[in-house]
Amino acid sequence: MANFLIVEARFYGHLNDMLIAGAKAALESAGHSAEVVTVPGALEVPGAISMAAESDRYDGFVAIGVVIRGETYHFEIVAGESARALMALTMDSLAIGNGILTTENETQAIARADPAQGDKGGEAAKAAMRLLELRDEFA
Ligand SMILES: Nc1c(NC[C@H](O)[C@H](O)[C@H](O)CO)[nH]c(=O)[nH]c1=O
Ligand SMILES: CC(=O)[C@@H](O)COP(=O)(O)O
Repeated sequence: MANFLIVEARFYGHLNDMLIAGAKAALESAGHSAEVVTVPGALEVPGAISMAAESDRYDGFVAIGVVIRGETYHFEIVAGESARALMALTMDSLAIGNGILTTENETQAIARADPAQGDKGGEAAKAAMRLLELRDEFA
């Protein structure tokens, strides 16, 4: 059994609840444990994962959040920089699944957050589990 940390950017609580449900279902059905911590937004998720990784308490990580385009360029920054930073951490051999949705509107987000539809939370958890498997295989 591995211990995973779900780091959620709780910008849209109701959407996160669906994403986290999907992620937890995937992790727990595979026999793993999951803890959840909350940060304000997607830009804080990579930093929180980096800090948590230094503790050696967690085998893998799932990033959860929703970024919905507004009126300004900020969407590109939040969506792009959170993804870029998560990729950089993954390239540093951390087993991370990225379940941060980046959508044009809430309808698109719901369709992807709902475990009975797109289940992107579960998908991100499965990606993290696969990376952890590979890290163990390559060790
Ligand atoms: N607009 C969204 C944000 N923005 C907040 C940033 O992520 C960050 O918390 C702030 O800039 C302070 O550093 N975050 C989301 O997760 N989703 C959004 O739609
Ligand atoms: C993704 C965002 O940062 C967005 O929610 C902010 O909205 P706005 O660009 O209208 O300030």
